[in-house]
Amino acid sequence: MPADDSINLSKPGTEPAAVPAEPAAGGPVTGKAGLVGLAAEPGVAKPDPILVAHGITRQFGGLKAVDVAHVEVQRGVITALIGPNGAGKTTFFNLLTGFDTPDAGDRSFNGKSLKRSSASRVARLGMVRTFQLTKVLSKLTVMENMRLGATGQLGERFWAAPFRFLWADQESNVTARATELLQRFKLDAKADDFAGSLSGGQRKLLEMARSLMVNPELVMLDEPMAGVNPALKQSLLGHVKSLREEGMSVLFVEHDMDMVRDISDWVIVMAQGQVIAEGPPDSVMTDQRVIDAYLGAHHDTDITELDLEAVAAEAEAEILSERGDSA
Ligand SMILES: Nc1ncnc2c1ncn2[C@@H]1O[C@H](COP(=O)(O)OP(=O)(O)OP(=O)(O)O)[C@@H](O)[C@H]1O
Repeated sequence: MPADDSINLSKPGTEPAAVPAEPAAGGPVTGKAGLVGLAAEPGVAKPDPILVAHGITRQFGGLKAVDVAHVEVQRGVITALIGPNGAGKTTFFNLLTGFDTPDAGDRSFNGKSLKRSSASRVARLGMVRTFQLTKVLSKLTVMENMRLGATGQLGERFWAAPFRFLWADQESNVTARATELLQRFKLDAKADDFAGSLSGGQRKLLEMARSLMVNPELVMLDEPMAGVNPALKQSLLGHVKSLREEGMSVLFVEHDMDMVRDISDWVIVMAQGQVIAEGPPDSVMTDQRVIDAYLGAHHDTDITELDLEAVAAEAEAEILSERGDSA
């Protein structure tokens, strides 16, 4: 690794966070074992981080959408990124994967700085994010979507990537990989169908399958359960778990708390652009800061403060008026 490409993104006063390419025997504790006994506090250092973000900010006009002081993602585990609407999760995802540029700060992947890295370079290094099926991608077949995944160029830069002619050489490899993945995700029978004809759950499977075309080390899933019917949820959960079993790291944004509780090894919580809590799912979900953040974002009225007598009187009046015998 070139010397100028490695950075120390650790918090002041702590050990360097950069990850050696090949940990020596007795080196960092990878996977779930490395999370055991960690302090559940924002920015806590992980023993074997695959991804480190430090001092990342992104401002839109007067709004600081992202202001993350320090966060690390442990290798080989499933990490959930949760938070109320508008917390900055998607913006942070875009900043991590090179689809947006931070105003300040840096992130490192496998110890390599991603400063000035394009989304395609980030994907080539092994970090990919899923994309929802846009209108354009819906008009392509399932197999065509898979082939596009091989370029690591999906997203805003998709049409700016005139790489079609380069694919000829690799065509058979790409097709073989796509066919294998479509079989694994049980979408092979749909290979020639338009992606737009797939159900919500099948689209999510396609998004996941497409991201695996580049053999990533870290897969970032954007709301994998959104619009998925209960029958397919279990299948999707199984697929996400199998990524971890194959040694990949998974970071996902999700509003479905059942899924978060079910499959995450670690949860990072954002609110108003900042990481306000992190830890194992059970402890995070009972953390008062997290409850306050969600209540603050979703509810104008605290239900415990309602005047129950007044509500009961109002309900009675409504029932009486419907019966036409209001007093
Ligand atoms: N391109 C943009 N221009 C202006 N404001 C933006 C832009 N992108 C995001 N924002 C604002 O930044 C804040 C964070 O948005 P973001 O979409 O990252 O939140 P989120 O946590 O992903 O929300 P959700 O869970 O609803 O998807 C919001 O207030 C949003 O309106």
